[in-house]
Amino acid sequence: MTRLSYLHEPGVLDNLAVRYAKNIIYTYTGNILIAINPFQRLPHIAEPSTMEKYKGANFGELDPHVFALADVSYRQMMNEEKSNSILVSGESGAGKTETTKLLMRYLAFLGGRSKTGGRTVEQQVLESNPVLEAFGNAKTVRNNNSSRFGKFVEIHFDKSGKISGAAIRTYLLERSRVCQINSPERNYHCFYFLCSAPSEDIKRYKLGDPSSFHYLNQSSCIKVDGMSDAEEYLATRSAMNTVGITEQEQEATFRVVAAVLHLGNINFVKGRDADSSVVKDEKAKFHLNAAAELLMCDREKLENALIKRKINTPEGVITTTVDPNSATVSRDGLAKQIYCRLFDWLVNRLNASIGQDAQSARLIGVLDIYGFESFKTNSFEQLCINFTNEKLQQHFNQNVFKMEQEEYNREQIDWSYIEFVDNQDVLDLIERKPGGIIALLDEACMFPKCTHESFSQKLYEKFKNNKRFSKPKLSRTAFTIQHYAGEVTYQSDHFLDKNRDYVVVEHEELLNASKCSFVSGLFPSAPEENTKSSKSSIANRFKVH
Ligand SMILES: Nc1ncnc2c1ncn2[C@@H]1O[C@H](COP(=O)(O)OP(=O)(O)OP(=O)(O)O)[C@@H](O)[C@H]1O
Repeated sequence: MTRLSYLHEPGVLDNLAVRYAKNIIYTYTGNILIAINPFQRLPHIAEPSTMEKYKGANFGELDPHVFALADVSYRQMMNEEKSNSILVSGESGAGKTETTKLLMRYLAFLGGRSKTGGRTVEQQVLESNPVLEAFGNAKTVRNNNSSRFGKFVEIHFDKSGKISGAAIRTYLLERSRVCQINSPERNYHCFYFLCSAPSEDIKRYKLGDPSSFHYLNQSSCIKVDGMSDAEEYLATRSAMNTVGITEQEQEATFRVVAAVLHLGNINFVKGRDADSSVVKDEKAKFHLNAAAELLMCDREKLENALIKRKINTPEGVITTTVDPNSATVSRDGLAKQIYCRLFDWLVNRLNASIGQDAQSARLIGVLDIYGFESFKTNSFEQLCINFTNEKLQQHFNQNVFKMEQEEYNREQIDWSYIEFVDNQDVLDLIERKPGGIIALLDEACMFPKCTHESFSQKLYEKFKNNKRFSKPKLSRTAFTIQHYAGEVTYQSDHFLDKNRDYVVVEHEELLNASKCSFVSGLFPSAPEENTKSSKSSIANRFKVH
C-alpha cells in the first residue's frame, strides 16, 4: 500500500478491491496487515506448505500473509527475549476470529512440540474454540457466529521457543443477550443446541420447542441457515469431552443452561397487596418448579428471591414485596448472573485443562476484540465496545505517531510533522474520574430514584460545551459522541439496568445453598464488599481491563 503513488482513500480501496478480486485477501500497509474476509475457504491460505514457506522468511519478502506477521512476532520474541502481542481488530463479521485461529495455528506450527502421547497445549487451545463458541457466540445481523466476548489468547514459550503453556482470557460477555434479543438475531447458540438434544436430555431438563421460551422467542429467528442445532449439540458435547470436561460437569453445565430458559418463563402478575406480585399461572409455576429442581434449590426460596426484597434500615432488615415489573427485572438479573458465572467457569475450566506456564518468561498474546460498532440503534454495549476501540486507537496513536515523532525530534531528524487526530479528548469524555460519562453513569446507578431521563439531563448539562458530545435535537434521552471512527448516537433507555452488576444478596444466598456443588460453586459466599453495596459496574470493569 505504501508503494501507491497517490495515497488517498479511493486509491487505497481500489487497490484492496483489485487484489480481493484475485483472491488476494492480505495487503500490507507498513507493518500492519489488512485482511479482507473471503467468505469462502481458500485452501492455499492455510495449507502446511504455506506455513513452511513463511517460516523464517524476512517480512515483506513474500506476499503479505497473516503467517508472516506471526513469524515476525515469534522471531522478535526470541531475539529480543520480550513478549509480543498481535491485535486483531475489525467490525463484526470482518473475520477476526478466523484470523486469530490462523495465527494460533501458525504459532503452534512454529513452537509446537512433537507429540508425546496425549494432546499438546496448542491442540487444546484450538480445540477449546468450539466450546467457547457454543456458549459465547450468537447469530447477529452481521454474523451468524458472532463472538459476544473479547478474547486474549496467551501462548507461553520456554527459552528454546517451544510452547510451554497457554491461557485464554475473556472480556465481558454480552450479558444482556441472555434475556433480551432483537429480531432476527439469536440468543447464545447453546440454548438452541440444548433444545435440539436427544430426547432423554430434553426430558431430563423438561425442555420443549425453543419458540416456547421467552428468552428465545422474542426474535423470529430460531434456526440459522446451514447450522443443525442437533448436530451442534453433539459436537459441543464431544468438544467438551476432548478438552477434558467431565461427564458430570457437562451434565451440570447443561442443567444450568436449561434452568436459565425456565427462569425466563416465570411470569408475574399483581398480588393482593399494593406493590406485590405473585407467580402468574400454572404454566409459570411449572417453570418455577423446573428452575428450582434443575438448580437444586428450594422452590419457595427461589420464588421469594424474585418477589421479595430485603432492605437494610436503621431498625434492622425488613422484607418488602415488589411489583410484577420489579420481579421480572429481578428474574432477568438472576438469569444473567447465572449465565455469566457459568461462562466464566467454562473459561477457567478450559484454562485448567490447557495448563498455563506460570514460569514462562515470554508469551505471544493474540487479542481478538470487538471492533467499532455503529448501528441504527446503539445502546450501552456499543458504548463499551467503542470505548475499548478508542483506547486501542490511543495506543496506536501513541506508538505510531506520538512516540515516533518524539524520537525524530530527539534525534533532530529533518521531517515534516504528520497531522493526526488525537482522541484523548474522547477518552476524557468517557472515562475521566470524576465527571466522565462512566463516572456519571455509576453515580446514577447508586441512586434508586435516578432514571435514564435524569441521567441524560445530567450529561446534557455537563457536556454542553464539549465538542465531542452533542444532544440530538428531538430526543430527551439520546446522546451523540464524535468518535475517532465517526459519530455514534446512543439511546440511554437501558443504560442504568445494563450497567448494574450488583449481585443481589438474596440471589447469591439462594444459589450458594444449592444442593448441587456445581451450582453453589458458581456462587461462593461473597465477602461484604462484593455484595449490593459494591461499586462494581460493567462500565467500570471495562475501564479496569
Ligand atoms: N479467512 C477466512 N476464510 C474463510 N472464511 C472466513 C475467513 N474469515 C472469515 N470467514 C467467514 O466469515 C465469518 C465471520 O468471521 P468471524 O467470525 O471471524 O468474524 P469476527 O470478525 O470474529 O466477527 P465478530 O466480531 O462478530 O465475532 C466466518 O464464520 C466465516 O464464515
